[in-house]
Amino acid sequence: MSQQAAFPIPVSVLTGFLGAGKTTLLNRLLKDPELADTAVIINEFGDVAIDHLLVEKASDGIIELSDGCLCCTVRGELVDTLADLVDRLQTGRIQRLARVVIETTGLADPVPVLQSIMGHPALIHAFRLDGVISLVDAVNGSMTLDAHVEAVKQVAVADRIVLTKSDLVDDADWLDALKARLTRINPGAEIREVEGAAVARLLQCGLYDPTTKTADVRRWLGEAADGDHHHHGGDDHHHHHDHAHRHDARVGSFSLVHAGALPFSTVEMFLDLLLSTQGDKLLRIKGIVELAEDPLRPLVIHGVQKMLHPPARLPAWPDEVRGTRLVLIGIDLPQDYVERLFAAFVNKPAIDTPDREAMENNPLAIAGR
Ligand SMILES: Nc1nc2c(ncn2[C@@H]2O[C@H](COP(=O)(O)OP(=O)(O)OP(=O)(O)O)[C@@H](O)[C@H]2O)c(=O)[nH]1
Repeated sequence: MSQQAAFPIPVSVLTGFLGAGKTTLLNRLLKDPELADTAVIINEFGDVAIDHLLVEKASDGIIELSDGCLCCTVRGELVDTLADLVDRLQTGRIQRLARVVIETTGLADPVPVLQSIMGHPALIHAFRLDGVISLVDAVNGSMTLDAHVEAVKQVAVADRIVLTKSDLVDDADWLDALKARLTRINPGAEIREVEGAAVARLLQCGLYDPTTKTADVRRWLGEAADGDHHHHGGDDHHHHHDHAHRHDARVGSFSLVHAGALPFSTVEMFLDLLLSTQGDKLLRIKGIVELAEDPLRPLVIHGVQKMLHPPARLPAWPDEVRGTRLVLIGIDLPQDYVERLFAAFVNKPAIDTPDREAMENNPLAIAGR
């Protein structure tokens, strides 16, 4: 067993539509000494031109590069590849693995990829989803968003949006309009330009800041850019009457906030009901909870559709703000229903909350249904 195997290993998911510049970025990534001990998994179908990345080809599908990076192309199950990486670490065939970067195929809906990382029992303790980075082509991005709802989803689930090819755009208004549109789709994600940015920095967009080893909750929840998520996307956009942007209007983000501590059972029941009734429409949920049982160590909530990461705890509050803040990103997610559901749970003392079994067995008992 390698002493360097610090589980859970952070996983970054790199998405972006066809030609957005994913391979170009991966090429830079594999040359960056800061990103040694990174495994790159290219989750593509068909032929992928990664040969130019490769230094040394191994017989078993995973290619070990001279600087310690690993590279492989997955045509089958992504989870098998991830499980294989764990196995290699545990048997000492890989000495170190600091990070995994998964490039998703350009046409794909990234949500199933995220789910397969979070939802697989064998992987759940070995890996944690660190961040989703979505590349958007500054030249074609707007047209791609009009044409493909998958591209809108890729933007919506991102922790960070990286603009590529802005060097090819002279028109500052064009760039500003694209940025404004991306912000409407996903107000919480920071937008950066790929040009001139250090690749390692571009990847670092999860909860934990690897340099300080502390949690950057504000950035993670998108509060640095905009503290108020109410009514972004969705309704905001309706009055534009822009049919070309019809996909954008389905995607929206909002926050649920509660001051004061909540019993764990309340949080659990709320999340159970939220995921069972709205899981398909919930692209991501991220948040932090003040627990009545242990108010000094905030609970971290992180989920994709019906899947939640195993609950993690922070050792302390990162700043003076306490209470519960959940950020939800959804597609056709009924904000009003979710807000009422949340209110129904948090505004009652735990003792009064209905018996969970009774609520699950009786859909009529669910507020707003
Ligand atoms: N000028 C410019 N060209 C770029 C930039 N990023 C990528 N390109 C070019 O855009 C083309 C597509 O880039 P790739 O990196 O292959 O894109 P991809 O997202 O991997 O594409 P698929 O694998 O087809 O999904 C290539 O010709 C790149 O050289 C950029 O920031 N500026």
